[in-house]
Amino acid sequence: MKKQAKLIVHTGSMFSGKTTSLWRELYRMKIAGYKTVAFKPSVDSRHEDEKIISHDNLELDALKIDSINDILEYSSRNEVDAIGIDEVQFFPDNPTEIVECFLKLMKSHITIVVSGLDMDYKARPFEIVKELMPIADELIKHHAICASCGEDAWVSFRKSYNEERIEIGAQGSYEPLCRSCYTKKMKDREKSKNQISIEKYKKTL
Ligand SMILES: Nc1ncnc2c1ncn2[C@@H]1O[C@H](COP(=O)(O)OP(=O)(O)O)[C@@H](O)[C@H]1O
Ligand SMILES: Cc1cn([C@H]2C[C@H](O)[C@@H](COP(=O)(O)O)O2)c(=O)[nH]c1=O
Ligand SMILES: [Zn+2]
Repeated sequence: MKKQAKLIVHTGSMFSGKTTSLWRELYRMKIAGYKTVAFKPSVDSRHEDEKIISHDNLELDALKIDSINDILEYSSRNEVDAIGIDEVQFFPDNPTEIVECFLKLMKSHITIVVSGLDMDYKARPFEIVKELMPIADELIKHHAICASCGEDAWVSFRKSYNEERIEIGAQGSYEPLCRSCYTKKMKDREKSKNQISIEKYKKTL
């Protein structure tokens, strides 16, 4: 009888080890004789097309796809036992559709290992990860080290003032922070924004 498929979710802030864990999980499955394949969203332009690369420089061959439905298409044409998906929060598909797609894959005995951010730079949950958490067979919340105080990090702080939800980047653009360092930095940022507005206003007088 075929092994029962699982949904394994690796989540947390940036630099917390999600991609490293995805890499390790697929590596172990390959040793166990599983036919594995990894996917990444086409919006993730950080590295060359056909690779997922962790902040530690671990590399995984990957297929770049526009929609989660491309995985169903792929698995209907190829034999596959386990799939890995990096940066799941970037897929444009509606979360319900993604969950349906995952359930179909699992019905076909395909194990799914997902890596994705739980929250954006404003500490707002990414909807798809919120949907996947309760239905996961295994849910692992990883923690980076807070770049300010060395405690466990909670969220990814964006260094730039860009307000778009998606901004591809790494160390230059983000740093992981614990709850209290994040709250303090956001307050300081608000103060400096207000100060800039006051200065601008004064110049118009
Ligand atoms: N502040 C930090 N805390 C923990 N790891 C960090 C930090 N900054 C850089 N790193 C590196 O990031 C690696 C994790 O990378 P990766 O698995 O790609 O994380 P994620 O996919 O969660 O962003 C760590 O093993 C470490 O080498
Ligand atoms: C917090 C946050 C992050 N991003 C981007 C930045 C990176 O390109 C990825 C996360 O990669 P990692 O493997 O988890 O380090 O997401 C974003 O677009 N918006 C955000 O709010
Ligand atoms: Zn801290």
